[in-house]
Amino acid sequence: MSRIIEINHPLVLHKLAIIRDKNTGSKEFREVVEEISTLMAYEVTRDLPMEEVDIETPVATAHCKMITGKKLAIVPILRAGIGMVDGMLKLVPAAKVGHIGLYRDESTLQPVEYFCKLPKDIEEREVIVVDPMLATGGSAIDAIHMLKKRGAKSIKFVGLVAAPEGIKALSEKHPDVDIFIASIDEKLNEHGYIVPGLGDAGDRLFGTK
Ligand SMILES: O=P(O)(O)OC[C@H]1O[C@H](OP(=O)(O)OP(=O)(O)O)[C@H](O)[C@@H]1O
Ligand SMILES: O=c1cc[nH]c(=O)[nH]1
Ligand SMILES: [Mg+2]
Repeated sequence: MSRIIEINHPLVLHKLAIIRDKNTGSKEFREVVEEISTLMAYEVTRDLPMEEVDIETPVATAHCKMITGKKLAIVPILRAGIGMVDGMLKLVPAAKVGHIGLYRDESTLQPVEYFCKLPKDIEEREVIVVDPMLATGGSAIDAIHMLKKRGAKSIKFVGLVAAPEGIKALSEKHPDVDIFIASIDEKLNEHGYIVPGLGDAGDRLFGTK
């Protein structure tokens, strides 16, 4: 079964409160989404494999651990996922970046695919799918399905705000995928928006509406 990891660190919660505020404009919204993504990357990379190495300090030999060089790929779900990429890359700058384009049809709430470009060796990479919002879960479920169809084997999902309905649907459809979320909110409303949520993440990031 998926592990559900809610990142309730004070720094994350504080920054999340800033982006929930309807008076926060696009510039600050983008900056703070990037900051939260860096903080979440710290938690998401906690189980990266390590190897023992001996390092010569100016004084003696230190028995150290370093990351084995496991290959990562960050895959944002367009558009809103793009807002999380740079923040993650700050901690894992060598990661490759793939893109999956999906939008949610406003009346059916079903995801519609329009783009997919992934690193060639995606099947060898640890894949981190990023999207600020997990509402019905349809977009994340579809994106992960597209990745698996193209060979990805090890996948994590990272989002900022989720509805319990989305967490349940995603973990049932992809029980092998761990879910990292800054906040699990109350519910979905009748339009499929997360309550209290933060509104439409894509529109708030890019100033469209
Ligand atoms: O869990 P779901 O019910 O599928 O909803 C979540 C999706 O909806 C939003 O994208 P949107 O369709 O607004 O596209 P955008 O990022 O281009 O604005 C959001 O960024 C997720 O991708
Ligand atoms: O609350 C929501 C739900 C889906 N997509 C968003 O951007 N916000
Ligand atoms: Mg949107």
